[in-house]
Amino acid sequence: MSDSEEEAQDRQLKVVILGDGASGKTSLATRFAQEAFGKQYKQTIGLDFFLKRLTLPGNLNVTLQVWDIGGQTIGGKMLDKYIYGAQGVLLVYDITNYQSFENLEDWYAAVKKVNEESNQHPVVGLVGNKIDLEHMRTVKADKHQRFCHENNISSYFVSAKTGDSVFLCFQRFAADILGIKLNKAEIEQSQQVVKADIVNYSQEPVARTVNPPRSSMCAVQ
Ligand SMILES: Nc1nc2c(ncn2[C@@H]2O[C@H](COP(=O)(O)OP(=O)(O)OP(=O)(O)O)[C@@H](O)[C@H]2O)c(=O)[nH]1
Repeated sequence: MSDSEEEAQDRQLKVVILGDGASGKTSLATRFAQEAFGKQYKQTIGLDFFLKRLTLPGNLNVTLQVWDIGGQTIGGKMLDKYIYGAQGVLLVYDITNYQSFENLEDWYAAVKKVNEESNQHPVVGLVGNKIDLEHMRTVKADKHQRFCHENNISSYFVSAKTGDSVFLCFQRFAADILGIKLNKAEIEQSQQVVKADIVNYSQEPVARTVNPPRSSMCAVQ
């Protein structure tokens, strides 16, 4: 076989997503792998798998094997086995749920325990999800940044609902694992346009005598 420059390289990476129940792990994986989102909460029992291919600079094809671990597995016997062999671990919390951020200490402790026992060192990232609910945020961004600095891990803010920064998060994370630096153009290309919901106020049961009528027009860029 020739060493043609066009010959693509293939890599497979195991990425494990951990965090409390309802923080949005399944939604994140589904948004990334299937470009879909479901509003209905369906608890993950055990775990789910997703596969997604992406191409990194240098014609590098990467298949991400995403392990979406159910939030109820914390403290269970199987968690160590799920984490074992991961090249990357994403710790996910919900920015509107302070407890989900605090509990990351426990999830991270489980990761460190497996690392010590197996002498492996996966790349770890912190993901603040649900940034579409910024107005309900209870975890300040500087708390998030402090966690990243103290543990020397990478930082992401995403919305699985709107898709905001989701692809970029996985792309940057895969690049991080492989020691590849993305340039500005590559990052910008991965930032999708976020679609906003158009709210039809005319269907809202508002007391017109108290509140002035509101416009149903909305500019979406
Ligand atoms: N507004 C908003 N809701 C979200 C977002 N991501 C997930 N949700 C909602 O949060 C709920 C929980 O999401 P899941 O993805 O099922 O959470 P999970 O972390 O996989 O939960 P477990 O399976 O119990 O571990 C669902 O109702 C989702 O629709 C987001 O970015 N924004």
